[in-house]
Amino acid sequence: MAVIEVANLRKTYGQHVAVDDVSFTVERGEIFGILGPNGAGKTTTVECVEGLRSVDDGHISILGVDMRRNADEVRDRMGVQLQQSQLPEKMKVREAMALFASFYPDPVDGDKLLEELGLAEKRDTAYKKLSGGQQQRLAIALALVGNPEIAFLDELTTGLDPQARRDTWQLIEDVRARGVTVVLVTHFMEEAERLCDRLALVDSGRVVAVDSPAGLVSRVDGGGQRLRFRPSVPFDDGLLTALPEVTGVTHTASQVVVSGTGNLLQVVSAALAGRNVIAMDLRVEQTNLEDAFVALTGRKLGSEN
Ligand SMILES: Nc1ncnc2c1ncn2[C@@H]1O[C@H](COP(=O)(O)OP(=O)(O)OP(=O)(O)O)[C@@H](O)[C@H]1O
Repeated sequence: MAVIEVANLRKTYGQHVAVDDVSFTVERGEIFGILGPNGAGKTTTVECVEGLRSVDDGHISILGVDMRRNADEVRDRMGVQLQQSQLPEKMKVREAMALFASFYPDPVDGDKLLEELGLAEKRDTAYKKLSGGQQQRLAIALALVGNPEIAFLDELTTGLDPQARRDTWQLIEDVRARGVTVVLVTHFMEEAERLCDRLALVDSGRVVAVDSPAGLVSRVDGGGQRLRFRPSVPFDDGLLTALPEVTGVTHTASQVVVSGTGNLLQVVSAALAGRNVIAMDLRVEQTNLEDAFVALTGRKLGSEN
């Protein structure tokens, strides 16, 4: 069952079209990602969906409620992550939790939640004294303290070190395990690939595709692998393109890149060996979301628009 339905959403800032005809649905219990480069319109999209921004056009419903008319009817059932700088620096963790709990009719036990998020010992610590990872965990706690059915998490792991990022991913999976639907905004391909059941790829205010990570990857060359190597001697591409497993052969300055599926490594190695070509510095790469994004938009996920 869809808990969020967005149809033909449009949002402009003056002359600038930040979100242009965006449509997607989010099913109950899934982690739904909104993935795109900086400035793609991800935050604007979720803030419109959350009812925090006015909308120029389109339809948004959450849990069956028309957000452009009756947003107040569902606010209690949504948890929205506060942007980092929005908490007063001197506010203590337990004070922030009590404040946020007071907004909701049926909050969860805040102390228990802090314990689950590994923040119990920080109850009396001021916000500004928390580490980046602890601030992010508090942001998750505040988004969940109201016992929401849907949690919106925006760029939750930006600025965290790799270990803190992985810990946060585990927390998000735990949130979903409680039955909460999660909408996750991110520009990290790896994060989306690891966490999301389905995701919308967003570029320049438009949704370019909505699918599971595997579904998006399979759109690129059948979702196969790539071999990258330096040949010891030149060879004719026909040697490899004749193989049924090979879908493409390209050359960079010193490297050959072979795309394909199935037992690519074995068949290519055998074909090269048959002509006494040694594949030096051989690397096997799996097609990933970055490749899907490049294939769909013609540019890299990491680049600014
Ligand atoms: N309040 C605003 N006034 C004017 N323009 C804005 C405003 N907020 C965002 N924009 C512009 O709208 C576009 C989309 O911004 P948005 O923050 O939604 O993108 P994003 O994908 O979330 O990017 P980021 O990952 O950098 O936050 C950008 O070009 C941005 O500069």
